[in-house]
Amino acid sequence: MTPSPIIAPSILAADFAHLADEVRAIEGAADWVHVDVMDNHFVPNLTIGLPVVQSLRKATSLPFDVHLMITDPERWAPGYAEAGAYNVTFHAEACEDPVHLAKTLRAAGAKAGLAIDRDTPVEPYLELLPYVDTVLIMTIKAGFGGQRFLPEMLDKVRDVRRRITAKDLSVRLEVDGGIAADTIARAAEAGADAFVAGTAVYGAEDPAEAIRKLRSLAEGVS
Ligand SMILES: O=C(CO)[C@H](O)[C@H](O)COP(=O)(O)O
Ligand SMILES: [Fe+2]
Repeated sequence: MTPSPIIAPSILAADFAHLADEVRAIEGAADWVHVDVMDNHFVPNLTIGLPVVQSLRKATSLPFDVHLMITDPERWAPGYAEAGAYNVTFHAEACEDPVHLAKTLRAAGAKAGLAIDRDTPVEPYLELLPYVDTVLIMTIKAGFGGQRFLPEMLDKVRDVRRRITAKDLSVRLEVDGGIAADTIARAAEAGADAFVAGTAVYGAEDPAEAIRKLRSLAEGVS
């Protein structure tokens, strides 16, 4: 039995000139706000960093789910925890000692998340699950919003769910990339219980209504 779904709209698809308003538009409907931090090094794209997160933190009470697509997360991730992020996720591919960084993030008051990109197998990381709070499985190649959902990534979701269940862990299993009305149920069926949606929420005429729809589709599976 998986916990009730978390819907985390990504502000990557929002209007960056009006971020505070865009986040307020989903208050009451969303569970978390997903914040994609990209450094044009780990991924070939550049978005926002710590000063924006610090300012935005004052604009809303929604929990921040920070997704760091950056090299050297050991250097930068603790700052996001200190800025009040609820969950800070770093990439397995970018981190030499994920257990150590997860401990640092927890000591700084945040949940710790481990992200697995499209081309990375999940198997070597299954033994780390007891040390993290969130596992984020990319259902696209990290770097850009608006890409097509890759159903073949769901095998990784199933593998992680199986391990969470077998070890009775309280780890959130998040999917990120191409999550929309026509894909969310498949991800939920595979065992995901947290869903990032950028284009499907901020590309909709009514973002709050789009979130409600996504939630009911995910709930319909559990
Ligand atoms: O991490 C990401 C990209 O690397 C984003 O969170 C993701 O792309 C969400 O956007 P969309 O729902 O449009 O795919
Ligand atoms: Fe993301």
